[in-house]
Amino acid sequence: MYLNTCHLQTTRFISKLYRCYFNSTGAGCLYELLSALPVQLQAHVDSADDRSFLHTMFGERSLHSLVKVLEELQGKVLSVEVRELLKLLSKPHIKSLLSVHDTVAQKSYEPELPPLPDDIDDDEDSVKIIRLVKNKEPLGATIKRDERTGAIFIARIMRGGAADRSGLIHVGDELKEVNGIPVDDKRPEDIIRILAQSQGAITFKVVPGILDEGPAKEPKVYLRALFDYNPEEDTAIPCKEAGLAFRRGDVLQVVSQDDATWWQAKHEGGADHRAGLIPSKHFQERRLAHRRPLTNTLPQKITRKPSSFRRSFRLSKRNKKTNKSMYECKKSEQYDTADLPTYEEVAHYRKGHGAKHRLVVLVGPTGVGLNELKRKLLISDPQHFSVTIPHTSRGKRSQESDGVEYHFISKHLFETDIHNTKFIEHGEYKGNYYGTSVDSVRSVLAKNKVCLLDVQPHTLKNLRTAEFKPFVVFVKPPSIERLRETRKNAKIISGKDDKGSAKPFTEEDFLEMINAAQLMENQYGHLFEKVIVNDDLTTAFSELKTALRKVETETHWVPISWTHS
Ligand SMILES: Nc1ncnc2c1ncn2[C@@H]1O[C@H](COP(=O)(O)OP(=O)(O)OP(=O)(O)O)[C@@H](O)[C@H]1O
Repeated sequence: MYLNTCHLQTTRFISKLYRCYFNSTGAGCLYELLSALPVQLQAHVDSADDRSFLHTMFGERSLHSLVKVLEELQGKVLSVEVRELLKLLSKPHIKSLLSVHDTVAQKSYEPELPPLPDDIDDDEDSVKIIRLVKNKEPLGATIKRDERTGAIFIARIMRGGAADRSGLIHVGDELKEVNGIPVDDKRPEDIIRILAQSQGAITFKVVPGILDEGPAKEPKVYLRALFDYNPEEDTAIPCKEAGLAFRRGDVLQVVSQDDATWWQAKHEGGADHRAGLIPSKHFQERRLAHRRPLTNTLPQKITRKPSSFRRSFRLSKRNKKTNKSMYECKKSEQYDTADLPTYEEVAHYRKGHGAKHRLVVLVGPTGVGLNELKRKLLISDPQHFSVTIPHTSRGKRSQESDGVEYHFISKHLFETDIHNTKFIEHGEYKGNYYGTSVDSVRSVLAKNKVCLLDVQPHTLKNLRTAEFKPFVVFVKPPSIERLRETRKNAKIISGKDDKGSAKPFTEEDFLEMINAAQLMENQYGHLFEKVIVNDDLTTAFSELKTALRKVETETHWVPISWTHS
């Protein structure tokens, strides 16, 4: 009754307003009408509520503004735009459209909720009944059992999951029933089974927890995963379905670190907005430390005598005859165990104008072709690429110049520099020291050139600084069949025979190259930003060149500490 009366009066009012305007019955007519209307309607309205409704409605600022606009227009010469607007508004299809809008706007489209169950215990004053419609998507919540009381609690809500989106279930809520089945005598596994078997609407009875999570903010923490992870194979994860699988090198956005053991994360740039569980850094480190003795049973050394501490030196030499390649690496940590690889926080980086180039570091087993690839890069653009000049303590030969083939320094000074960690790598050959100094890299970068360096993989961790921002390329051998085919005419320089001349590759060299590559990848793979298989040389070279161009021109992820300098 109330609605009908009101609707009728309002309609009459609007039509009077309309007529009043179009008939131009005189200025002030509309305001007059508006203020008189509540009094006129008084007789038809019984309750105080209705009266106050009318006052509010006719006192509406928007209505007054409309009236004001109409008043303004009244009596004035109508502009072309106003005339056009009026013409448009009086068209039948616009009128129909407005009428459809009004009809639709009056309807309620809220879902019709089922009636609450009758059997709610009055004593349970804070019980909440939640009804969720479940499709194939998992619920996105994990539960835990309080060992002392046996109560089942919501342990975590996965960000972006069905439960999170509903906004109805919270961490700390105590679960009492699922679809009318009491859960307090059940194990979490049994409850998960009930949930997994339920399709369509699921009713939960929960006692809201007192924990207040606060507004869900999405922290912007990006991590590069340094290991492969498959929740299906993880016996420790509380719920395998809630886990997020990833590969070494993937960038993950961590959205919650609330739990010390299980973080929530999603793939950066991925289409799935739902977060999954990943082991926290601390937890993964603990697990890795625990497993470490197992990895130590793997062969830790190459069987051949160490020979490969050489390449950056060799290429720097101009004179082929003086080519030394058999420097022995002083350190025995060639295949030491790298730091426990879990995650590394990363940020976007793009080389700015005038900023120094990232140091390009090539890593690979002996004979794989690092030298060949460097040589091709240098030839392709000598103004852009360069290599370091090594230091040596051996005496200068007549055809050599200081600072060209080598920086010649005394044995004593070399030892002092070793002591002061001025070398990236150093070694000894026939009683003389050879080494690549940190300053020699700096001097190439200072000339605004790309410095190409190849090192033993254990050196990488010392080079990973904001100053050098190394771009590490791992050059890998192809299959043994392809090695046999492609290296028919190749010579292994670091495997010189007794007379000092390079010799053809043997079957043993190929096997050793493949094994060494495998070991390097297992232990240092998390430090490689690019992996190139040196099968066909031209293809490998063009892949390398493309990768280097991208590094210079595109935005990519680097450890966050490199972006703070
Ligand atoms: N893709 C390829 N196909 C055929 N031959 C190749 C290829 N890559 C490299 N070689 C040849 O293999 C030999 C060894 O290459 P290179 O000297 O560049 O290896 P390296 O990785 O620098 O090894 P070292 O540990 O001896 O310094 C050279 O004769 C080179 O020309």
